[in-house]
Amino acid sequence: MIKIAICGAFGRMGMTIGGIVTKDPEMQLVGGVDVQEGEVFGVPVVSAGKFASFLSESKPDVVIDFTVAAASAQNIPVAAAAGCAIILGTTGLNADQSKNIREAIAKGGVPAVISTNYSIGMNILWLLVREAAQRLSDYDIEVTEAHHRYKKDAPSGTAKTILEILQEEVGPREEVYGREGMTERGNEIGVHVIRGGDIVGDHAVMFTSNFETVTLSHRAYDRGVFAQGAVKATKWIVGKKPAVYGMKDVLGL
Ligand SMILES: NC(=O)C1=CN([C@@H]2O[C@H](COP(=O)(O)OP(=O)(O)OC[C@H]3O[C@@H](n4cnc5c(N)ncnc54)[C@H](OP(=O)(O)O)[C@@H]3O)[C@@H](O)[C@H]2O)C=CC1
Ligand SMILES: O=C(O)C1=N[C@H](C(=O)O)C[C@H](O)C1
Repeated sequence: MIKIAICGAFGRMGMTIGGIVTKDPEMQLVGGVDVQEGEVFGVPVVSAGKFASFLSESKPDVVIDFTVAAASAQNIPVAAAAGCAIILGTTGLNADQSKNIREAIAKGGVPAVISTNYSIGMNILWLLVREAAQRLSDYDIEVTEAHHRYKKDAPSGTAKTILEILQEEVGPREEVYGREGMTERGNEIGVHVIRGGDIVGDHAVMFTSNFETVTLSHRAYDRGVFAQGAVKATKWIVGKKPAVYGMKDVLGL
C-alpha cells in the first residue's frame, strides 16, 4: 500500500488527485496540507506550519504537490527532509525556487518526478515539437496557450517547457510576449497567453513559412488527465534511486 499526502489538498488538482487515490486499492491517502485546515476524503488537512509533525506521524511514502510556487518552495524541502518521494506539478517556480527545491531533494536523498505537464499527450507533443523544430528550423514559430481565469502563472509551465525545447533546437531566438505597435517580425518566437472561463489547458506551436503552416496542438478536456499522470508517476517513483526524474522516464519515452 502506497501512503500518499497531498500539498494543495483542497485545490482543483489536489481534489482531483485525492478522488483518484481514494478509489485506488494500491494507495492510501493519509492527509494533506493547505492554507485552510480541515478534512478531505475523511483524512486531515493541516496548515504548512504543522506539515513536518504531520509527516513524522503519518509517514507517507510519497508527497504530491500541486500548489503555488512559494508554497512548493516551503513544503518540498520539508517533505524531502522527512524522506518522502516527491511528485511536483506546481508551475511558475522562479530559478531560485527551482534550484532550492532540487537541492533539498538531493539533500534528502529521495527520488522525485518534476513535470510541468503530467498528461501523456503533452509528453508526446513535446517529442513532436522537438522533431518539427529540427526539421523546420528556419520557419517562424509562434506558441499559444489558453487556460482558465483562475490560473496564476503566465505563460504556463507547459509553454515554458515548449520554449526550452524550441530554444535548444532553433535558438537562441528572442521570445516576444504578445505584440503591439509598429514592428516587423524578427528572429523571434512569439508567445501568446489567453485566460478565460474554465479552459482546462490548450497549447499550440505554429511553424510558418511563406508557403505553409504546420500546427502541433494539444487540448486537455478534463484535469483528470493531469491527475491520472501524476498518480502513474506516484506508483512509478516508489523504490526508485534518489534522483530527479521527468515524465519521459515514467512513460519510458
Ligand atoms: N504539472 C501539471 O500537469 C499540472 C500543473 N498544474 C499546476 O498545479 C498548481 C495548482 O493548480 P490548481 O490545483 O489548479 O490550483 P488551485 O489554486 O486550485 O490549488 C492550489 C491549492 O494550494 C493551496 N495553497 C496555497 N498556498 C499553500 C501552502 N503554503 N501550503 C499548502 N497549500 C497551499 C491553495 O489554497 P488557497 O486557494 O487558499 O490559496 C489551493 O487550495 C499550479 O501551479 C498549476 O499550474 C495544474 C494542472 C496540471
Ligand atoms: O494551471 C493549470 O490549470 C495547468 N497548469 C499547467 C501549466 O502551467 O502548464 C499544466 C496544465 O496546462 C494545466
